[in-house]
Amino acid sequence: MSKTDIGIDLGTANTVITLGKKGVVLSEPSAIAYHTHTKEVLAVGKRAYQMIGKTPDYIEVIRPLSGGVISDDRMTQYMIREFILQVTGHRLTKPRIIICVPSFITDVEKRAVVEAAMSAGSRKAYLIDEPIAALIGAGVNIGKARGNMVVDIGGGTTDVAIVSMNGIVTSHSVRAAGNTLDQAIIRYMQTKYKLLIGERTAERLKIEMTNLYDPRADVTSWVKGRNLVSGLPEMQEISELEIFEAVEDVIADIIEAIKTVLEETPPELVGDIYENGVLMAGGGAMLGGLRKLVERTLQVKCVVAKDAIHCVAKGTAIAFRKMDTLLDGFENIAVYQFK
Ligand SMILES: Nc1ncnc2c1ncn2[C@@H]1O[C@H](COP(=O)(O)OP(=O)(O)OP(=O)(O)O)[C@@H](O)[C@H]1O
Repeated sequence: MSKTDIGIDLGTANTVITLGKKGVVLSEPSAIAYHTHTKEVLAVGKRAYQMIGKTPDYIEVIRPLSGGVISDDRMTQYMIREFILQVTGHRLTKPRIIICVPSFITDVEKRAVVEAAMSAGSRKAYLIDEPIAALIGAGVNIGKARGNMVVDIGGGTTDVAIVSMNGIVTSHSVRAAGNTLDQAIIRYMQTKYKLLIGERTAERLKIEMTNLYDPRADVTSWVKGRNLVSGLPEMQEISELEIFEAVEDVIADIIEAIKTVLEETPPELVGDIYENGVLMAGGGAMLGGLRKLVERTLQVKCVVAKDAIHCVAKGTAIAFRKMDTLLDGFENIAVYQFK
């Protein structure tokens, strides 16, 4: 592994970068702000994210990925280049890059990711399946003939997969994830209180107020928004129980996706999952009470990965070491190579 090797978890909500043996060196929202007339980029990452919902007409903030895949090639390339520049300090490092991609993306979408990496000056780009990266990032040995299950709840998608002998055996992906939860909270506030709240407020409520296991009516928080009838600013008190009501359908879709994968998995491997438990990764894994809810609903042990939001990126860094083993022909880890 070289000190210029770069691992990238290019996510719908966040981009996380690792550099050589240093580990995670950048973790920023996948967002970009640009001038709508001149198309000039004004801010990337955290600075762009802070502008969401607060810009004048001539500035737009976009998220260049949607549902785990690139929706705006040019802006994604720009964003990756900027982030790499931030971590390396200069452009001409010609690093090797591993980027992780959701297990369901098409070859065309893979190519778009690789082109984004190449445009950042990479000398070789490799892609690794996200579930594989999440498991190795959490320190799981996936080389054995043994079933390992991972549920990666990101911003755009929830990816559920069973991995054995370094490869994906069964997988399923749904759009029910962090952003859908935020949108569900926005809709709930509109319907119940005629209160319009912004995306960032909804995300804060989700992070601070979600309790999926034993939500209470007497645990509350105040929310600011605009009353849709009067058009005036308003404060509203909202309880854990109400947040639970707002998000329960989305959570049901996530649990259904886990169930689907368990149903489609060969029985020997399912047996391993009941013994090993399910690893939960991604920012959504930290949703209050989710782990206990999954355990109660599916009667299977669950573990939330340490540093769940960086787990996939850490896996890409570890994959550089595994890749050398791959080249020796000892392992068959699912890394695709592009020159
Ligand atoms: N403590 C928390 N509790 C609940 N949700 C959280 C928490 N912290 C972050 N999140 C949510 O996690 C999501 C981002 O997770 P992550 O960075 O793993 O996604 P991503 O990799 O960008 O997305 P994807 O994998 O879908 O492309 C956001 O929706 C964010 O609101």
